[in-house]
Amino acid sequence: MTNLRQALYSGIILMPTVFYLYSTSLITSMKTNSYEPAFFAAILRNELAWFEKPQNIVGSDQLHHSQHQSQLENGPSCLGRDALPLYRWADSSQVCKSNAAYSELVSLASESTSNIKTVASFCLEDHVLEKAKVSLKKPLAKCRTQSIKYGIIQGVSLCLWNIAHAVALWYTTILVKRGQSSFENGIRSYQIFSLTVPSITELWTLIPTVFSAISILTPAFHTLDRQTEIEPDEPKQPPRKSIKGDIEFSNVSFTYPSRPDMIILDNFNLTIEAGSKVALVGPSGAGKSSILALLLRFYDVNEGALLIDWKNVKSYNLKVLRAQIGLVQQEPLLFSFSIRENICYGNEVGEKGCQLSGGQKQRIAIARVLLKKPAIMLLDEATSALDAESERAIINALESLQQSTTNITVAHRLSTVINSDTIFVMDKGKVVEMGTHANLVTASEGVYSKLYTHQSFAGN
Ligand SMILES: Nc1ncnc2c1ncn2[C@@H]1O[C@H](COP(=O)(O)OP(=O)(O)OP(=O)(O)O)[C@@H](O)[C@H]1O
Repeated sequence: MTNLRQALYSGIILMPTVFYLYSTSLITSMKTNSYEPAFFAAILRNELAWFEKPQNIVGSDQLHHSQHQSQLENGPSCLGRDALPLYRWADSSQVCKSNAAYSELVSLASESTSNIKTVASFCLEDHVLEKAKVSLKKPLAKCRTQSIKYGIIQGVSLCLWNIAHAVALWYTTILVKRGQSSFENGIRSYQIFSLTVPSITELWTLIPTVFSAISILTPAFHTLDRQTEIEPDEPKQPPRKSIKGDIEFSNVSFTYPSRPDMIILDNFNLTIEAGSKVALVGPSGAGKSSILALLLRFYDVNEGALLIDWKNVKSYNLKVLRAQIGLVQQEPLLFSFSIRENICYGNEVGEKGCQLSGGQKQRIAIARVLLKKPAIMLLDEATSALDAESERAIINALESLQQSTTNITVAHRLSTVINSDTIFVMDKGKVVEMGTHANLVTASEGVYSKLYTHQSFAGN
């Protein structure tokens, strides 16, 4: 009879304890779920508010004001920093949601913060928030139900846990009274029970966190484990070996790995002599920038060969090759340091420079590449943000400074390229015309001459 009673008491103590442990872990994961949508909404609303209510900038704190002002003026680049929690949230949201609503929210949030100037200029703040609200509806409703459910569970479990305490203490006193246990042992057992269970509970609550961490880290490890097909340090080569700058595309076919069905270059041939100044012109999507990407070996050709100094690019050590190629793009990325520091950074790239105009950034980017003294200079719409006079001055300077450099200029504005030794006119991944400006404009039915006439007409 005593054994039966002991078993009954043990059950009364153990069952609420197990229930307490179980409900605590459920409540922890529920809390993570319900905070995230609300957190997301708050951040998104905050990001959009900067643009919606510039009059909110108050106070005499100069630094504070200038930060706000710079954010208002420069949008995405500055917001890149301030929107960080949003992206962190986006990462952590991978944890527990296979839910489509979450991925919809993440892309909406990323797009609207990185394109915040566009959102603001079209007065789309309310529209974005409305979209976010609609996407949030499902997860929020789910969380609300969960909150109520787990609130009840938590209340019951805490109540039972306290009952278990009371029963354990009461039963201890009975055992001591009956002489079935000494006072010391009774207190010891009760202490062990009341101290170890909360400790186990603490550990238990870590389990959802551990699972979250695993879910976050798994895709990160997948990314880290990806193997590049282009090995940057192979083959080993003395780092200072310089190249002359002869270039040949021989029967090259190329598709981007992400769009293997779309042929960008098909049996493409092009020869550029070392030290010559050539230009690639033609309609959008003709493949001009893709050619520059292949020269820098951002991608490898699918068929044919790309030769530099009559050697396949694949035979060069990638770092050595890239060290001798200078690239200036249409929208250069700079650091938010001084102009001097930006230029001295040589071949490094940052994300700031947001206090400068597009033309100023381009000039710094050109100076930065010139310091590199490249054997091949790639200018991809590099002077598009400059006025005609500054552009001419820079092109003249480039031509006089870089006598021995192979220059490849991609430009839509034909005035940029009229002095080129050879102009290659591209269309749909092929060279359709080539020659000097003087030759090409005389072919009245030619693509180049039509483009030139159109631009001259538009300029008048
Ligand atoms: N990373 C990429 N992944 C998939 N397709 C791409 C990628 N970059 C460009 N393309 C596609 O390749 C084609 C050629 O693009 P490319 O940028 O080389 O043309 P472009 O002549 O330089 O055009 P633009 O003058 O407008 O800059 C386009 O149809 C474009 O959509």
